[in-house]
Amino acid sequence: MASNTKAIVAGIVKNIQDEESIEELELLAKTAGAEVVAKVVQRKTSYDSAFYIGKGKAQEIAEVAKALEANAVIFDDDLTPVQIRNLENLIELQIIDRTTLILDIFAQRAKSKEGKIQVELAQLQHLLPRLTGKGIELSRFGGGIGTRGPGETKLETDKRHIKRRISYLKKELQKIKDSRHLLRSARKFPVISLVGYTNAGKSTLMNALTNAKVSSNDRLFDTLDTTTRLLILPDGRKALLSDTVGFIRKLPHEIVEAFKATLEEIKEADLLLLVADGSSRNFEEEINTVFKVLKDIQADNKPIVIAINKVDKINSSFILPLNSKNTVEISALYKKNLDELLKRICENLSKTRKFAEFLIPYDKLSIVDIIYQNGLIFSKESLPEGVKIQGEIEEFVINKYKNFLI
Ligand SMILES: Nc1nc2c(ncn2[C@@H]2O[C@H](COP(=O)(O)OP(=O)(O)OP(=O)(O)O)[C@@H](O)[C@H]2O)c(=O)[nH]1
Ligand SMILES: [Mg+2]
Repeated sequence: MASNTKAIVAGIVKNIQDEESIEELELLAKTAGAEVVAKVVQRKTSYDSAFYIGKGKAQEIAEVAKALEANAVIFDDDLTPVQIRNLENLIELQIIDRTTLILDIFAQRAKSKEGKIQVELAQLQHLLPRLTGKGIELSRFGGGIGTRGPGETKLETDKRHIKRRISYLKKELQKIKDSRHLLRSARKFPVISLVGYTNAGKSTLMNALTNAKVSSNDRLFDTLDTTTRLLILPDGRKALLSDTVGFIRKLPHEIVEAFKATLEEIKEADLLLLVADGSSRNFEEEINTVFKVLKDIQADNKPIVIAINKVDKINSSFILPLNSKNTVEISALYKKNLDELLKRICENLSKTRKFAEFLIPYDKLSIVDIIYQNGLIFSKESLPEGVKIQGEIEEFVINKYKNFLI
């Protein structure tokens, strides 16, 4: 559908990062299916409260749009309801902001029930405060970016209906979350979460390490739903490796809010495997974005291993700005240096082991197996009340069975 969208991308440039951000916006627009016919930037130190860009610049966009027969203008930041109304009146085309565009891509990608609910919730929460009194007549645009809901549904634009729908979707998400919580508490192995900027190579690495056969593609936000696979580490330990949605700069709070359940999994991981595209011109900005998001979701205090990916594309004279003992240069695509990466994962994951002493009753003997699988056992003794085990045990197992600690 959006193949009929001819878009102009526009934004304000205050510094080099903004320039990169607008380039990325262009890529996002293409990813959503639009044809980008022009790029308009304004060098300015502040945003205009009425038009976001200056009014003169907005007029210029209107003229360019007419000449190039564009039918939408996509802005690099989120717009206030006032800015949207003013821009719509002046330019007389569909006005799309950065979050609407990202969510449109998400809407096309969402496959799981949870993914679809999360996307629709984020879309509605973004749309609601931006509906003008008359309601945005989305239909006049004949579909296209910002009008798609997940699973081919059309976004509803009636305020009352939207509010009802939002509370319904929140309840549905809660239900899924509750059932997953049960699942998670039943897990036997430590969890490693792949995190990173979109298109860094997380899914490719997941496939290389586990034969997961998840989709990997050279496009932004290819992965939306979380996939988890068993990973066998070189020391024989087992862990669960989990691939999830990528991050992007200016990640809007509606998305963070709606994807809380997904992001919470990252928060509960035992180790983060951060994948960064070492061949990206924006390497530093991207890695900073990832750290910022991790901080926002309070997942920045975990053991972390950083995989600098796509080294096959890097000129060998290039010196990476990151160098620490937790950093490994790899190529997920050509399976280069993955042994070293796994070794690092092992070292850092074992930091989560602590000394513990359990007394497991005889009717709960399956727990003894789980403890064996997740620790280094020093002694095991059969007592009248149960089996006494001592050892260096994974922290998540200790927390899970703390009722049986001595
Ligand atoms: N040259 C090279 N390309 C790679 C490497 N790893 C991944 N790629 C390519 O990078 C692109 C993105 O890879 P994905 O694995 O889909 O990236 P992702 O991080 O899962 O991306 P999203 O799910 O969109 O957030 C694909 O075209 C991969 O083939 C690598 O080591 N070297
Ligand atoms: Mg992916």
